[in-house]
Amino acid sequence: MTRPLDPRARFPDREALAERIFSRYATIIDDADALFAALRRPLPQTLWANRLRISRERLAELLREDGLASTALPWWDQGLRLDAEARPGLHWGFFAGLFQVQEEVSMVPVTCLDPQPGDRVLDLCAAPGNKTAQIAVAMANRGTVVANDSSRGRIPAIRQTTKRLGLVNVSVTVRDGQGLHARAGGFDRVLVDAPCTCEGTFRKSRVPQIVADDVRQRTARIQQRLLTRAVSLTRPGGRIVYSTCTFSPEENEAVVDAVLRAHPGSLQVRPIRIPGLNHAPGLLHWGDQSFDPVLVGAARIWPHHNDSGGFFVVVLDKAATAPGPDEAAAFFRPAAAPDEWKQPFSERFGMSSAVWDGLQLVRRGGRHIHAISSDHQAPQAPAPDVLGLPMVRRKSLPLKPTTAAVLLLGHHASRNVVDLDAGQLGLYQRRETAVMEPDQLLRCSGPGHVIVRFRDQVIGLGQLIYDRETPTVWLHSFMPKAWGPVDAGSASGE
Ligand SMILES: C[S@@+](CC[C@H](N)C(=O)[O-])C[C@H]1O[C@@H](n2cnc3c(N)ncnc32)[C@H](O)[C@@H]1O
Repeated sequence: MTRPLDPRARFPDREALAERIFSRYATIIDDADALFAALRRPLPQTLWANRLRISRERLAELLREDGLASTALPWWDQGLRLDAEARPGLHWGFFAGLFQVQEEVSMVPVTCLDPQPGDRVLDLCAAPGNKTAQIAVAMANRGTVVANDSSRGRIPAIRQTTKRLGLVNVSVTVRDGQGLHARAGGFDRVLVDAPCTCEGTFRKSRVPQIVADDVRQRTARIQQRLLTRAVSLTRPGGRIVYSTCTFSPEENEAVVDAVLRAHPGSLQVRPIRIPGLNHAPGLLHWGDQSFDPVLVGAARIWPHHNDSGGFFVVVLDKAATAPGPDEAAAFFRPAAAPDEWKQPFSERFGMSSAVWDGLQLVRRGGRHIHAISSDHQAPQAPAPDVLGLPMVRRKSLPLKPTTAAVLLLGHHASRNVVDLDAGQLGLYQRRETAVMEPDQLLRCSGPGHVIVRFRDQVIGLGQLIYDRETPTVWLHSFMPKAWGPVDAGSASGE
């Protein structure tokens, strides 16, 4: 689970590139020596515990038993930091949805958004869904997270994440966020994790780019329109968080300053203070431009502050007296699916009807019956492309639960559960067949689907096949093909 990761070895000219990129910010960097020292170091790996499934402490123990030492992030009680060489995206716990791999500094905006169970939250630029997942877990899998992105090609990444982590309070829309319909709105909280020039990802970027001025200006115009839209979609008294993974003041303070000017008296900057997280204040000047002094409450996080990547974050509280969205929100009403779709969970796995508390089963065409939190309010326009989690394949006999369903509910099973040893885990992950020992079958009632566990954690679905002649019992693996390992060295700030 390790491989060499030394950007200096692969890119000997990185030092010169860093000089060129960061010389632009010479007047606003608080400690240039510390910054360049951080840029030379490989980036630590970070992840957060999916507390719907496991505590940070138990997760750290499981990782340690597999040789992955971690330390707790000082500023967020779900986060863990690992060595730069660690590859947690290849660990079995990742596929079991016990954690999400995410850059430390990218975890900050959702901490500032502070979503609450039952809220209605919009993630305006959501793909690949790291912050969507953070929001959904913070909301205890209740309420509404609308994960929107303009890029259809990036939606599958959101779906894989929600399925692995078992998030039933997320619906996905595909729209240009600059023009999202007013009737979608009335959100309690909106995150604008805007497309940007990504200078903050220097440490993990394979080929860092020098940003042309016209690109910076064009990006800033889109960002301003996205933030303006977010303000109008937020209910009076709600909260907006604007973030980028770039240092450019044109894309950060200047964007927020313009939006503040356009909404006099409607928005208040809430100063960011997170104990244990270091950052610089927002800028009040850049070149010949001056910004609203309230922007001192924004956070500029440089790589040397917390040994991370770079980010800009600002929190805007919308006044209770400010105007809301132009039109009343209209909600999507999915068709309810009959209870017979719950049958494989009760009959084969002995789950009680209580496991469905807080969930509704819905159908919308497609191959699956989906589950969504019962208080979910997806917008009618744009209608969601994806609603909650796929639970059961509609045209399978016997009815086949999905891996997402098994990861979500499997810990409630009282029968047809098998526990694997380490050798069998490897076979299961490679989608190969394993021989079961008699003592592994004590809770099984015969051939058919089984919930597969490793070290007391549900890892997926399998099928028992009985060969009466030999006699042998085989476990056939249903590990999803699409669940490839995460390349934690990818180049975005997500
Ligand atoms: C920085 S990434 C978001 C990362 C994401 N929040 C996460 O944490 O995983 C910016 C995203 O904005 C999307 N995007 C770009 N222009 C957009 C627009 N006009 N409306 C909505 N999304 C847009 C991109 O497709 C990209 O997925």
